[in-house]
Amino acid sequence: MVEPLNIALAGLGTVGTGVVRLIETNAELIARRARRPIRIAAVSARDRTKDRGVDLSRYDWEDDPAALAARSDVDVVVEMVGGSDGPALALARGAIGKGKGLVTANKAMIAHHGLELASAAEKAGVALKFEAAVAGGIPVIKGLSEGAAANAIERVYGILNGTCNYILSTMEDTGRDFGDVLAEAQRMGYAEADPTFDVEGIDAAHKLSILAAIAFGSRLRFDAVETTGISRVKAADIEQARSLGYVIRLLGMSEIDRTDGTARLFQRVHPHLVPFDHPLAHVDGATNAVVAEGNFMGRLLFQGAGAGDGPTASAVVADIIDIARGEKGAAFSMPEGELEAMEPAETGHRRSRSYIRFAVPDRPGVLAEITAAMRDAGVSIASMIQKGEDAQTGEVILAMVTHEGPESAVTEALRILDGSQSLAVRPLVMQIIEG
Ligand SMILES: NC(=O)C1=CN([C@@H]2O[C@H](COP(=O)(O)OP(=O)(O)OC[C@H]3O[C@@H](n4cnc5c(N)ncnc54)[C@H](O)[C@@H]3O)[C@@H](O)[C@H]2O)C=CC1
Ligand SMILES: N[C@@H](CC=O)C(=O)O
Ligand code: NA
Repeated sequence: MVEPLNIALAGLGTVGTGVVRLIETNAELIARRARRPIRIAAVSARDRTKDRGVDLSRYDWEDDPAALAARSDVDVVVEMVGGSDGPALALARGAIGKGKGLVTANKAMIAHHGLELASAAEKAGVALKFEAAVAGGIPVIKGLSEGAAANAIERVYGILNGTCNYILSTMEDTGRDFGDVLAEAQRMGYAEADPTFDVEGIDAAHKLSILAAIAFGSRLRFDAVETTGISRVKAADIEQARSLGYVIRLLGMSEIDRTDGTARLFQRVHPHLVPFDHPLAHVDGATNAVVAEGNFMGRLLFQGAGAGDGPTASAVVADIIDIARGEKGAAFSMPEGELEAMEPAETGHRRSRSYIRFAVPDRPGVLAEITAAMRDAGVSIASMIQKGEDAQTGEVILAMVTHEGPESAVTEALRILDGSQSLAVRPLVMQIIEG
């Protein structure tokens, strides 16, 4: 008789109930693939009485998630509570400290404490796995750390937040309002408990920092991700972008910058203009897509559901199956102590074409002032669109696309314009990704 792998589940929300449902539905198939049954020994969440649409009566209940780590009948703790610190971190440290494997969907915790947890797991000789934490159901961590293991990865980028992608692509298709679409994404279970993590790009930054560490073998640096979200993107930007041949997508982008001869880590989350014929332009809804470029494999594109109960549960259970098979692996694809410390890259020298949107009062001289600032900063304008007056604010939306040039020149032009009476609101800059 093969011994089951005994697991404990902390957190029974979107992801946790998805995991219960998946383990129950595919129990037989999972046992064959894992070469032993997976048995849920105990569960924990905030509210025992809540109807979650799954029968939890056959599992032991713990009010305090930390108690799961102390149970002698548990081999692996699965953390699906969320939050970078608090009960999730206490549970993760407790589980590893007690010699149990840890599976987590929690990118915030891994982005902040992943190195500490990886080191503790190595010392304890247990597995630490977090496939669900990056791009939900897409096996991108496995893809990079196993499938692409032989390559020097040069660049990794993509759509890493399902909520933002759902908002942008729905606004694009329907013209609906930002707040209204965000509420819908929350109802569908895509958004974080605090949706500002989604819309301000923080969630994508968590994921990007994890991906970069795995892709480049660099020490994880969440603090060094330049982060801008989508809260300032207006329906008018989506319209202007469309008329210029682009869609707007929130992209995370990371590469090794060797401009000054030293390897430095470039990490940025920012809304971008993506040309219609680029593969990322067709990634809609809560779908994520990650592109990785390696020196022998070329370009790989991973695409699939980045959020939601089923896909995220699929990634969590895949990690559990790995552990049941005895595969420990290294959390960041190599031992924590061997990850290379890299300083953040300077970004001003990066060359790109930019979209710049101004909201300006409709009066003479405004355009001249803006173009003079561009000229003085050395920014060359490729095209410009002026949209009629906004009925509510009386402002005119002026959108420009620049020729390729250093990002520092655009920053300088906006510095010259800073405080000008001609600018009703701070201009919005988005880089254009090339095909
Ligand atoms: N929803 C999604 O599509 C995805 C979520 N994730 C991550 O998975 C984790 C869980 O996310 P969701 O299931 O969406 O969250 P949720 O809010 O639906 O569920 C959280 C669960 O944790 C429990 N919980 C929260 N605070 C607690 C506390 N102090 N003590 C005990 N239990 C507590 C709640 O009762 C609830 O059962 C988060 O780290 C999230 O970032 C990762 C990928 C996708
Ligand atoms: N809130 C996240 C959930 C998955 O990681 C998202 O919207 O992508
Ligand atoms: Na994943």
